[in-house]
Amino acid sequence: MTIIIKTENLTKVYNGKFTAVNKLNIEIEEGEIYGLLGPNGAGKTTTINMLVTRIAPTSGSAIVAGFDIVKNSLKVRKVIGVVPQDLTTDEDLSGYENLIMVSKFYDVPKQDAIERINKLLKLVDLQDSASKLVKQYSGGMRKRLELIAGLVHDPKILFLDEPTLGLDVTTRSLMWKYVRDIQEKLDVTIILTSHYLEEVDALSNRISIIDHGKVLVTGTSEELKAKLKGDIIQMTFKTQEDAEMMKKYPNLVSSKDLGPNSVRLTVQDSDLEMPEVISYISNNKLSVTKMTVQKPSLDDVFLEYTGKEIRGEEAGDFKQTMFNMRRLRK
Ligand SMILES: Nc1ncnc2c1ncn2[C@@H]1O[C@H](COP(=O)(O)OP(=O)(O)OP(=O)(O)O)[C@@H](O)[C@H]1O
Repeated sequence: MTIIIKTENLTKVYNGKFTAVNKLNIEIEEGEIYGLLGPNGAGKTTTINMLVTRIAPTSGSAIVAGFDIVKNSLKVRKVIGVVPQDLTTDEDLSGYENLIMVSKFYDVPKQDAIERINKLLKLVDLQDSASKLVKQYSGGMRKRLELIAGLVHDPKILFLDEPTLGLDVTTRSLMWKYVRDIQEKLDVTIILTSHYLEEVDALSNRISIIDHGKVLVTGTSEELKAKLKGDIIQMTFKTQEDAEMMKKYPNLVSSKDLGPNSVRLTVQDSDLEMPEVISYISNNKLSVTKMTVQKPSLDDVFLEYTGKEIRGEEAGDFKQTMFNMRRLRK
C-alpha cells in the first residue's frame, strides 16, 4: 500500500482568527476513491483548496504524490487534475475543442493529446458527440466532459468536487459508473467531496467524516456502519401508552421518542431480535399501526458523529422492511 496524499496537522486560519481546518491528519492510498464528507462549513473545500495548492496552509504540511504543497506547488499542479463544482468548459466550442484547449494549457504534446482525448471521450461515451457544440450537450454529457477535462494531462490524482450536483437521480448513477471506470482503467486516485451520502457510499473505498476542520472518523462504509452497533426499529402505535410500553422492551440498546405515538428503538441485531419484539407486542396487546426495520445507513453514521443530519435527495441506502400489523396478528 502506497500513501499518495498525507497531511500532518494541516491547518488553515482565515483572517488570523477563524480556524477552518484544524490540525487535519489524513492519509490517502494510491488507487483508492476517497470520500470527504462533512456538513456545510466543515472545512472540505478549504482542505481541497490547500491540497490542490489554490490556497496556502497557515501551518502544518501535506505531501501530494511525493511533493510538498508549499515548497513544490508547481510540481503538485502537474500531477493532479481538478474537476470543480462549477462548469468550466466553453459552451461555444465543441467537446473536442475544449479538450484540445486543456491539453495546450498543460503543454501536452499534440500527438499524445489526440490519443489521450480519443481514449477519454470513449471512456465516457462521448466519442459520437465530440464535434457538437457544448451548448447542445445535456447536463449529464456536460458533466462527463468536465470529468475528462480534468484528466487530459494524465494526472495521478483527480479531485472531484460534487461531481453530480444538479443532475437527476438516473443521470447521477450513470455518472458513478463512469467515475468507477475511470478509477479502474486509468489507475488514478480519486478524492471526492459530495453532499449526497449515497454517492459517497456508492463510490468511495474509504470515507472520512470531517467537522470543524477535524477528522471525526475514517473507514470503509461498512466499517463506519458497523461502529454504530445496532439496527433501528421505528414503530407507530395507536396510543402513546402503547409507545411508552414498547420503550420498556428489555433488550434495547437505546430508545428515542419520534413524535406522537412513535418510537425509534435500537437493537443489537434486528434479524435475531424481531421474533422477540413481535412476542412482546402480542403479549402486551400493543396496537401497532406501522413498523419499519432498518440497518444503519451512512445517514445514521453521519448523524452520530456530527450531530447533524445530511440528506441526499433519495434515501436508497438502507434495507427497509415494512411490517403490516394485520399480518402480524394472524
Ligand atoms: N476565504 C474565507 N475567509 C473567511 N472564512 C472562510 C473563507 N473560506 C471559507 N471560510 C469559512 O471556513 C469554514 C469552512 O469552509 P469550507 O468552504 O472549507 O467548508 P465546506 O465543508 O467546504 O462547506 P460547504 O459544504 O458549505 O462548501 C466556513 O465556516 C467558511 O465560512
